[in-house]
Amino acid sequence: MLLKFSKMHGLGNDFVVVDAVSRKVYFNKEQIEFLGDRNRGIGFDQLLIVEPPISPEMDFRYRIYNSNGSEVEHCGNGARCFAKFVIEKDLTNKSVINVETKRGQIQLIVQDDGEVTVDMGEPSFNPVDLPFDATENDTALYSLELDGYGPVELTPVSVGNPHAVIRVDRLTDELVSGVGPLVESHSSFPANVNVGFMEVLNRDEVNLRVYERDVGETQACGTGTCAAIVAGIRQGWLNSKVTAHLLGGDLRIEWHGEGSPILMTGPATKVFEGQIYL
Ligand SMILES: N[C@H](CCC[C@H](N)C(=O)O)C(=O)O
Repeated sequence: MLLKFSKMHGLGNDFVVVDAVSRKVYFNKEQIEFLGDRNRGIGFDQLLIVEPPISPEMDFRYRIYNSNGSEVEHCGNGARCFAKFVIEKDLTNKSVINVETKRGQIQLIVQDDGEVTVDMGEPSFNPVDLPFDATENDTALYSLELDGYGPVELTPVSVGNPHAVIRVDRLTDELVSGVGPLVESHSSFPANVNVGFMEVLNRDEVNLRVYERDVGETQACGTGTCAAIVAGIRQGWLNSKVTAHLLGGDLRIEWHGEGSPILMTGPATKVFEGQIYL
């Protein structure tokens, strides 16, 4: 099969995007791993598949796979690239696009300046929703015992996909590459977890690095940024509109507390069109 695709990124978090509206496609785990292989395939953090919606009032369905072939619930940077893709491919002429994902419904708003705002839905701090096997009940900060590091305090947040947010005084490579994988695959997270390291600069700005589930550290993580900011707002560390500085650039997050959706705004970039035989 000759597969046509777009190679895109959101602040360096990179994707292969496939149109499964014009022509139905299905990939098995081995094919996804091959496509995601940066030496033998194309290479990506996630594969995004654009499909027709199941419910008629939605515009599209959007499926997301990590480079190890596992399907995941949500991808924030991917959602912005999705919006640019469906417009560029003339799959829609709307600038407000309603999309079904594995976690539920999201809304994409393409701004006049080309940036995309995503209504990411509401977060959940209930450990059951990640899932996270919490030892304490209903506390904002949980302590996890890590071999070689001792207890690490974290906030579990679900943005549809699971996140563990760790506030740090200073971001270092050793912290991200040392603690990241230990938390990502910790037995307290039965479905594993994305791990965000947040350095609060002031009430309106943070530095953030994310060690993503199944992928490792990425240049940026949209859902990870949403998780970190809402955790910081809930802890009283941050205001309701925050700029997050990631390795790949800045994302703007807005959240007005429990019961309200998270709004994420940032860029989406198309790098090239390609085709590959599968
Ligand atoms: N690695 C994540 C999925 C991709 C999230 C990230 N790329 C984003 O922009 O939100 C997970 O396993 O839940």
